[in-house]
Amino acid sequence: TRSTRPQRLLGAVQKNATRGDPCSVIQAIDHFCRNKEWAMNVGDEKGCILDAVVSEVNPATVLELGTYCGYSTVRIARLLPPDAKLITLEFNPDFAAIARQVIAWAGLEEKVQLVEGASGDWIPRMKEQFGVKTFDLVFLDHWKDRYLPDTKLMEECGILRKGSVLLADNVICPGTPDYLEFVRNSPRYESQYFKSHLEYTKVEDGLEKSVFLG
Ligand SMILES: O=C(NCCNC(=O)c1cc(-c2ccc(F)cc2)cc(O)c1O)c1cc(O)ncn1
Ligand SMILES: [Mg+2]
Repeated sequence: TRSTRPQRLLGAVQKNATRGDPCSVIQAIDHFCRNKEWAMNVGDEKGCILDAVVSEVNPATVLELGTYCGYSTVRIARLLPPDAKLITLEFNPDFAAIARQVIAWAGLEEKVQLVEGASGDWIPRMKEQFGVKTFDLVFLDHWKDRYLPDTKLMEECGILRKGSVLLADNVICPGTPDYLEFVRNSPRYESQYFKSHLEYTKVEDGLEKSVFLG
């Protein structure tokens, strides 16, 4: 049967990127998505904004909601210090299987824990399951109608601390209107919009950075 797009994306990584070189993995995926087949990675333009926020926060613990093929997982993990931990949640087992191989090709398995399942099920179990008290940085890139309920859940479960940074992809396209309204109007968040474009296109999109004030 015909291969899937994530399988073809992985093939492009294995063909064009150097094992153990995260930057070559990022470049191979961006080249594939720009020249062969569009895919819903955060991409190079928004990826540079992501890089800047990761470098500024310099997190010891990162939670990523929505792994897909592992592109943003590799982008984030390559910037983390040696003993930092990135936990990434993916609901779709086919996406997870590809992401594991992309992360391994980049040589970043030590820093990354990929967990398969629904964010709503796993967020309440982060402390007991992975021994993480709070997350310094959360990257939201999963189902757009889950951003708000999962943010409220993270607050309730106490996995955010004063100063935790939430960075949300796709707040314009496909859009997360209820989430945007919440973080921009809640007294418990300091929010900032980084205008950009939908990955590999000229369509407007952007990242919303929201600092939890405790
Ligand atoms: O689709 C699952 N996750 C990806 C969430 N991400 C997105 O949906 C997403 C979509 C777009 C996008 C934008 C314009 C357009 F025309 C089409 C798609 C861009 C992005 O940057 C995303 O991040 C999924 C499936 C499943 O079965 N189980 C759990 N999750
Ligand atoms: Mg996205």
